[in-house]
Amino acid sequence: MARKIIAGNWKMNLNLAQGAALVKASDDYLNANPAKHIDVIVAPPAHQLVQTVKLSTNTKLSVVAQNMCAHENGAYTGEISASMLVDAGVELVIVGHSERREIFGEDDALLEAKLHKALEYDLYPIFCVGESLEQRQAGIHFKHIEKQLEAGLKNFNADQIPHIILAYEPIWAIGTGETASPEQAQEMHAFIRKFLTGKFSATVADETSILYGGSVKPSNAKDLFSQPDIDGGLIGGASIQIDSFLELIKIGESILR
Ligand SMILES: O=C(CO)COP(=O)(O)O
Repeated sequence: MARKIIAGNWKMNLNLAQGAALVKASDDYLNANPAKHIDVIVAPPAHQLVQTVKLSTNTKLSVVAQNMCAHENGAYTGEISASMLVDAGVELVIVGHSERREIFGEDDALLEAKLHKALEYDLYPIFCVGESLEQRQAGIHFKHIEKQLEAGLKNFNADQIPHIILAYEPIWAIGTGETASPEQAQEMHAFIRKFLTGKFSATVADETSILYGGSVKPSNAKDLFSQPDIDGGLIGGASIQIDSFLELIKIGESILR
């Protein structure tokens, strides 16, 4: 059975005080309302990683980095390595977010290298895939997702795959207020699970978490999280406000199984 997850990607938002308030509120909430069914994870900007790890006392609350260098160490100004993330107490890392792919030009080969580096250091990657609006309108969205998955996962063996959390984030639904309908999201999640079954096994497909991301908010989370192949959410905008993030944790805990 795949882990069920509510993940907040803060992107380049929140200062130290705002980040501390948000993680403290999440931690207090989980201490007062122990989660039985879900794990909660937050992805602060790099300068807040250490503080966020220290403030996360609840065992169900983990910290995820937003990015990581594929190289071991050395002359890579501005980068942070897998061993540095481990050193900071971070447990997971986002790899292949569409903003990294599009704005920073990260390609399939680089992302594959990052995935391997993360696993080498026992970091759980959250590997993001997603199609553009043009690709969806052209009817090539399934092909595109398959291509991204194939490129990232082709050199892993079946035992490793459940350590990789997948996130389907259609680019047209990110930060636009336009969410994929529960049916559209479910259709793609089922496709991804079928891909995992075909390439690895039914057990691997069953054990691998597939999160949905793209304008998830309290008002649509219930319908999305009720879909059989959606194991939780990777949430941007609604994760940086205390009230809505706590509400999303509450909805996730009540629905995700
Ligand atoms: O990119 C996302 C999470 O990684 C989704 O962002 P929004 O929830 O703001 O659409």
